[in-house]
Amino acid sequence: MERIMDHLAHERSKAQFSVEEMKIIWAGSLHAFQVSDRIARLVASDPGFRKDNRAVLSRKELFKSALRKAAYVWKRINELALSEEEASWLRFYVDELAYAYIHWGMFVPAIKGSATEEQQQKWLPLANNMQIIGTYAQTELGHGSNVRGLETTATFDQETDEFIIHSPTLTSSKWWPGGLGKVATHAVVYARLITDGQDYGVHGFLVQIRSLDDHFPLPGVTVGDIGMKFGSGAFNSIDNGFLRFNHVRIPRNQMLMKVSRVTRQGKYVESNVPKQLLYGAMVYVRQIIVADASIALSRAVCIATRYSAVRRQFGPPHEDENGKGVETQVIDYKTQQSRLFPLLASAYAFRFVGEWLKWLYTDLIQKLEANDFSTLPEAHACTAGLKSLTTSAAADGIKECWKLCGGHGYLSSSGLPELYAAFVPACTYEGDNIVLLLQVSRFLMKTISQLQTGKKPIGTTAYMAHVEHLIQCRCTVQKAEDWLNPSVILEAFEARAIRLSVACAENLTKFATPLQGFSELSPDLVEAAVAHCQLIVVSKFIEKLQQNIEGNGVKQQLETLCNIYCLNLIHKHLGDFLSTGSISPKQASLASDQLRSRYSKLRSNVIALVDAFNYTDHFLGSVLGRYDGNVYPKLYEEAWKDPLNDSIVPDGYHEYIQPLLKQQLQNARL
Ligand SMILES: CC/C=C\C/C=C\C/C=C\C/C=C\C=C\C(=O)SCCNC(=O)CCNC(=O)[C@H](O)C(C)(C)COP(=O)(O)OP(=O)(O)OC[C@H]1O[C@@H](n2cnc3c(N)ncnc32)[C@H](O)[C@@H]1OP(=O)(O)O
Ligand SMILES: Cc1cc2nc3c(=O)[nH]c(=O)nc-3n(C[C@H](O)[C@H](O)[C@H](O)COP(=O)(O)OP(=O)(O)OC[C@H]3O[C@@H](n4cnc5c(N)ncnc54)[C@H](O)[C@@H]3O)c2cc1C
Repeated sequence: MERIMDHLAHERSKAQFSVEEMKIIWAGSLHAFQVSDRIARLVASDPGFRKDNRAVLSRKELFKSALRKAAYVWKRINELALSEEEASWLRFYVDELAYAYIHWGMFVPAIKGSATEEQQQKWLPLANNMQIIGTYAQTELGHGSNVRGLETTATFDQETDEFIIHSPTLTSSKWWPGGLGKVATHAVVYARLITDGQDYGVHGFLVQIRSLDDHFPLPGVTVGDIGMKFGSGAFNSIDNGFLRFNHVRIPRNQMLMKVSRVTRQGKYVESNVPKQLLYGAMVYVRQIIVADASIALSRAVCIATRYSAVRRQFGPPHEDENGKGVETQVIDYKTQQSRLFPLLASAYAFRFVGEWLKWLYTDLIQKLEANDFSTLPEAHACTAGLKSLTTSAAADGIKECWKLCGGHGYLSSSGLPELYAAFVPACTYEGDNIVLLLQVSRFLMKTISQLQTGKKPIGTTAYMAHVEHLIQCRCTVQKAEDWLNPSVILEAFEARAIRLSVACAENLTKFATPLQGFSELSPDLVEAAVAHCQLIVVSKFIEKLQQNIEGNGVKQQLETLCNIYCLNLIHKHLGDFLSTGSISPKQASLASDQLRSRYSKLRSNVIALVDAFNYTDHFLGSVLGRYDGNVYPKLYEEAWKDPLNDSIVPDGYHEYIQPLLKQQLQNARL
């Protein structure tokens, strides 16, 4: 037991940088670090937030436990008079999916984004005080991705000054909204607006669905839970629901009217803001999900890294720091490093791009408030593309981390199966990842076509202004060290991205219609979008390194992580880089040499780099990822806690095992 604890202490002593300073870089600022650290400890020390029994709870118990915790969170927020920032950290560290995620994450933002000032004044205080609980009811049984295809109708009745909300078909049933099945009292419902016999497409409406007195569904409302989802624990603590309307009436002023409105006379009036603002809540949440991806991936990486330093298999016996013969730590296998270290680098890369995306979103909101809509298309493309890129990589990365932990990774007590099950739907919700990449490629094709008209590309597409240079340039790498030059890396990624996009744009002209071309070339368009999004992540990591980074050795570690992130992408997408001529086969081989050397450089720092995430054992929820590395005794202890071990002879022995054994005995006697 002692020896395992020694392993991590020894690992920590090898770090070549200040972990405390890195914690601040990871958190984003000293203030963010201090607040999140304080709230993380508060949650970890409160038995009311215990979560280690989640995997063995039945669906009903799990759901009730999530309700209890959500109510307790609200109680603590009020008792401690927490600020909005502290409250959101508290919800985050409690780490239990419940209706509150959708209420705060989507219902409230949808009202803020799509309701008029007057409507906000009426509804936000109720929502902010949790006097009403809301959900975001967009997706239907028949349509999720194709929002324009939604079927629920909201027909204006001029006589009564009301909208009639109706589900005309089975496929128009709302399906999936979180918190809807059993909890929400209200919903922002997306429905086709019909007035004067004309269909004006999908708009948002605020609809009460349950009584505030007895919680029964209101007349005309049919609502329930859609059933168990993948994995134990995970998303089963939340009531994703279905919802059907049978001519439910709501007052006209419950249409969210910032983007357009219907007058008392039933006239449809558009405002001066773009209709895409109706989708504003999705832009907001996608930006949050990018930050979420770095957190989910970093949790898994923290577990796999600590465990890989504790776990020993094979190898010529080494002498440990006490002079005793020991086997090889699995983290010292080059294959383990080549699977794990790029994930560690990705966690940092996603953290920084998430930070930048948050800035982009804040900037967008300020511009929108000043009636400047010019950056909306780019913000949509960036949030959609980065949501797709980071969630796909994080979901794959979590799965890889579980395999990196061998058999023990498959145990619930490793924390990895539940983390995977809880995170993998992020590849689907808030937009299927492929559908979102196709949005990015549409934006890229538009940007390329505008180059010919002399329009200067801005922001993340600014590199496209140098199209002629990037199409012709040759990578200058001659030796492995040249790959450490950020401008060399950047140019290789820019060349690959623009060459893939330009090839798509040229190929599109060969089809009879753009629609046909888009459909036929969609796999290529997706690759071009991925290349563009990876370039954004790479460039934001490089920009981060150009900032004033304080702390002993911190910048050097980040440089190594950035090198690993970029060189590993080159290695994984070599086909793209070679086929576009962005680098040569010889340069590819030098990139691999440099990547190997970066792994060796990082090795002694990896435990400290995951410590810098500052995750408590409570939040990690993993026996394998414990801070003290005391894995084996705790695994044994956890095994004893399984309900099957409550009795020595299992339930069912007398009915099913004993008769069998006895029968065999009789047969043998015969
Ligand atoms: C609560 C969360 C907090 C933290 C997360 C933590 C835990 C998570 C817990 C639970 C999960 C939470 C909630 C999940 C919620 C949901 O899933 S809600 C449902 C989300 N649904 C989608 O994302 C649907 C995806 N589909 C679409 O976005 C669109 O319909 C489409 C694919 C864009 C449609 O394409 P279409 O070709 O039909 O385009 P149009 O509708 O005609 O659009 C025209 C132009 O508008 C541009 N556009 C599209 N979307 C946006 C946008 N959001 N913002 C700005 N602009 C947009 C589009 O590009 C077109 O532009 P053009 O090319 O210039 O014409
Ligand atoms: C856990 C979870 C929580 C959710 N919470 C909510 C919520 O709170 N509120 C809400 O309204 N919704 C919610 N959703 C629904 C979610 O937003 C949708 O499931 C998502 O947008 C994907 O839509 P879909 O299910 O229609 O997938 P589909 O579009 O049917 O996707 C099926 C397949 O078709 C492919 N595909 C679809 N269109 C195209 C295309 N044009 N080109 C190429 N390929 C295509 C996709 O890539 C995918 O492989 C949730 C979903 C999940 C899983």
